[in-house]
Amino acid sequence: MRYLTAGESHGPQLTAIIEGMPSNIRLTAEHIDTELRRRQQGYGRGRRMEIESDQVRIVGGVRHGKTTGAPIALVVENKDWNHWSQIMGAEPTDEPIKRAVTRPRPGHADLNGGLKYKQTDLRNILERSSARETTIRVACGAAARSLLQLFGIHIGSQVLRIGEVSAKRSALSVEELRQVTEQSPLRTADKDIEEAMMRHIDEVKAAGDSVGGLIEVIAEGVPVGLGSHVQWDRKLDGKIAQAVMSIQAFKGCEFGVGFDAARLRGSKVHDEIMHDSQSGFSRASNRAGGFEGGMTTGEPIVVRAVMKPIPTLYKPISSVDIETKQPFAAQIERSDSCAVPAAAVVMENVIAWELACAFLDKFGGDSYEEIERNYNNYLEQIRNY
Ligand SMILES: Cc1cc2nc3c(=O)[nH]c(=O)nc-3n(C[C@H](O)[C@H](O)[C@H](O)COP(=O)(O)O)c2cc1C
Ligand SMILES: C=C(O[C@@H]1CC(C(=O)O)=C[C@@H](OP(=O)(O)O)[C@H]1O)C(=O)O
Repeated sequence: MRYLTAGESHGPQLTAIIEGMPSNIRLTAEHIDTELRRRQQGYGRGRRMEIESDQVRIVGGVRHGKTTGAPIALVVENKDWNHWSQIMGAEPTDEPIKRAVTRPRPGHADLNGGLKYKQTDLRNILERSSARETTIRVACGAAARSLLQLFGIHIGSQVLRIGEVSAKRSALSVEELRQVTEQSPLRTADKDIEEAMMRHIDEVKAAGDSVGGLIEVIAEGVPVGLGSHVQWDRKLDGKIAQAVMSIQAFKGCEFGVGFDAARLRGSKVHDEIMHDSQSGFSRASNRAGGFEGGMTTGEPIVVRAVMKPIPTLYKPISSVDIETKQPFAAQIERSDSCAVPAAAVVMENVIAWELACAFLDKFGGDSYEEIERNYNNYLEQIRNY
């Protein structure tokens, strides 16, 4: 399966085409909209989220709530377009560009993109580097989730840190985790720390600054053997890391004990193997976070990732105007002050996409029924191993 997206942050719409989704998978706009709504929530978001109320239009590949096997086309409209249609119009105009953006923000794609694409209006860079694009990626991830759910694969997340405030890691199941975190404005399962996290965001915002955090995503019900050890680009942990690192502002990711593996001894890092005639092979622990040799172990996948603080600051750090070449220090822009809870939903959905692709690589078929047969045969093979 693959997908491509197009569309600018303040353009008319975001668009995606998904190729390779099998037929007979139940897929509705309502299901996708649930994920879009989750992505829009969270404490610390800016005024843009008051303007948008994201809803998908499925304009290809689905009939009467089921996929047909044809490419799936998805559209999410930007409500903010109403305020930007003159500035962002696609048709040529003789009027000079009004309000060209010439002040690159440190930490955003503005300067590198302007230099690389030879753009003197940095809007031509920021419109596409903006995390508005994660809306349509979440829509694609939600479609992938429709497939995963049919095979009992479920994904949840929790926010473990906002700046200086860290939460206790909860060991709840994905279903329980989801119930608890959906009630939390920070998507944390640690109720004791929620208030402190919100206060921290308020303080940082009042100081004209921004803040990042740490997110954990868990996927349960993943069978053993997705991905492969035989070729570098078939290792599924590597593919998930790439997908996670492609989310705007994500700066690192780890599986299981992750970076702690650098200081721990082998006996505290590896997971002992057990066998039982009823349930077959299993592990005494899941320190590997669900991966060995680029393949799933059958244990839950546990991925954590770091989101850096938002680059657009109300009290900015120094930069240089690309037109005047003069330093400047004041740029007031509408912006999020913290988007970690929203990014947790993005992370869930980009991981869902990678899991669905790996699932189809292993059990591939053109229809749900064909995949189900392949999957059940494989489970039989594992039981008899
Ligand atoms: C959900 C989400 C919302 C974001 N909101 C903003 C924002 O309001 N202002 C901003 O400057 N950056 C925001 N970012 C981060 C930038 O898009 C990102 O830092 C930028 O594209 C540069 O990419 P890089 O940080 O990966 O290098 C957001 C990121 C995510 C995931
Ligand atoms: C629009 C979204 O996030 C945007 C991501 C973003 C950025 O620079 O990444 C900048 C802000 O956009 P604006 O400048 O229009 O306020 C955020 O609101 C969204 O998540 O849907």
